[in-house]
Amino acid sequence: MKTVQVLDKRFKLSISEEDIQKRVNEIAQQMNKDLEGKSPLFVCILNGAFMFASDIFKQITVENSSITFFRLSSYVGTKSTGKIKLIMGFTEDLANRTVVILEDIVDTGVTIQNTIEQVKAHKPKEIYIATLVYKPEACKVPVNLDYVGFEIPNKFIVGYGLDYDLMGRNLPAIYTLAEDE
Ligand SMILES: O=P(O)(O)OC[C@H]1O[C@H](OP(=O)(O)OP(=O)(O)O)[C@H](O)[C@@H]1O
Ligand code: HPA
Repeated sequence: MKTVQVLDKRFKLSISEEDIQKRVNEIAQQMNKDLEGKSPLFVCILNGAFMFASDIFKQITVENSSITFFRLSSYVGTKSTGKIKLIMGFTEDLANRTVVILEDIVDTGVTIQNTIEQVKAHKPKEIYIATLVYKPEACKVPVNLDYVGFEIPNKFIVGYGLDYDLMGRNLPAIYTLAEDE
C-alpha cells in the first residue's frame, strides 16, 4: 500500500515493513552483544512502543532478560500537548539493574526525558535507550540515544504502533502525513 487513509488524513508510505524488520533485527543483534551477562530489564513505553518492543524482545537471547511496561501520554491528534500524563508506573524494582528503555519515537524528546528522570529515581545501575524512530529537527532536549532505527524529518507519522488519534497503530509499515494535508 503506497498511501493510506487514517480518519480524515492521508498518509504516504515512508518506511516499508521489510525495512523496519531488517533494522529491528540489526538492533536486536547489537543488543545481544552489548547486554551479554547484564540480566537486562527492558522497559516498553506504552502505548506506541508495543510493536517495536515485541519484535525486539522476541530476538533477545541474553540470559535472564525480562520486560516491563510503563505508560505515559502527551499527544492529542498530531500535536504534543507538552504535558506528560503518567498512566501506569513501575511495579518492578529497578535498583541496580541494567534498564533498556524501548520507545517507538523520540520527537520533541519530552517523553523520553521524563521517562529517564523517572527511571533514574529508582537508582538503576545503567540505562540504555532504544528508539525505532528519531526526529532530530524536532527534538528540544539533549538526549543520548544508544540505538536508533531511523532518523526522519519533522513530519507526523503513523503505523507500526504509532497512532493518529488512536488509529493506524496496526499498520505494519510507517506512513508520513501527505504534504497537502
Ligand atoms: O518525543 P515526544 O514529543 O514526547 O513524543 C514521543 C512520544 O509520543 C508518543 O506517545 P503518546 O503520548 O502519543 O502516547 P501513546 O504512546 O499512547 O500514543 C510516542 O509513543 C512517544 O512515547
Ligand atoms: O509523528 C508522530 N506520530 C505519532 N505519534 C507521535 N508521537 C510523537 N510523534 C509522533
